[in-house]
Amino acid sequence: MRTKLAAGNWKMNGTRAALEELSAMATAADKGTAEVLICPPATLIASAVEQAGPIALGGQDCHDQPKGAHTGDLSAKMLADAGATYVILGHSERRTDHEETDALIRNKCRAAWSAGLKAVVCVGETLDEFEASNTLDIIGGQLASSIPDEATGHNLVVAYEPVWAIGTGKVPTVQQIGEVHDFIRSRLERRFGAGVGRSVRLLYGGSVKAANAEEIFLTSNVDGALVGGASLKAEDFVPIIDALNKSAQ
Ligand SMILES: O=C(CO)COP(=O)(O)O
Repeated sequence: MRTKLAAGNWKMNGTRAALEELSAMATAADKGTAEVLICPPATLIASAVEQAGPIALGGQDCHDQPKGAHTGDLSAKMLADAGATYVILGHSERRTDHEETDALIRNKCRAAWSAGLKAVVCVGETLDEFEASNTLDIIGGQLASSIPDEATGHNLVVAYEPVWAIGTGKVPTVQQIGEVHDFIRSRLERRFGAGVGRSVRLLYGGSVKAANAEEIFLTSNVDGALVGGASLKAEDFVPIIDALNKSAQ
């Protein structure tokens, strides 16, 4: 059985005052079997460790090199040293804002694994690609090129985030979500073998909120969610954690 994962990506939101939200989230995380992960801005990771309790912490990106002259960047080891156990890689906002390529994301993945971090690799199609029915081709290409050969069920999580669903309130139908997650599962099984392919957790991300979480969590091959806006406040994120725990029963 794959452990369910409720992951929150705070993006560029939050100062130290936001850490108060973690206490209520930690109480919810304590109640069920699902793992809870919060990826706050990197500036907050070290100070979040205390309030986080059972909640795992993650970075939102890392450099592909272990150290060096890269002003403003953070290595995977620095994130781990601050208290992170996960890092999000290849988020569509990084792919767009920083022109990150699949090859760079693959190298970042290796860097994360060298530092002992688990990688949450994001894939997803744009609206144009979705409307042209190219979703599976795009996802297949991103999976093949962004994930290194050394993937295991322990070091890799894949998040399917349609770009057009992020922060828009638009969500694919559960049939569409199921189709893409089944496709990702089959590609992982084909490439890494059934053992690894079946043990990697697959998350859906894009406008997940309490109102739609339950049906998304009952969808084929969905092991949890990567949540943006609705992970910032405990009052929004706790019902999502609860829905995931319910789906695991
Ligand atoms: O990008 C996301 C998480 O990484 C999703 O963001 P929203 O939940 O705000 O749509």
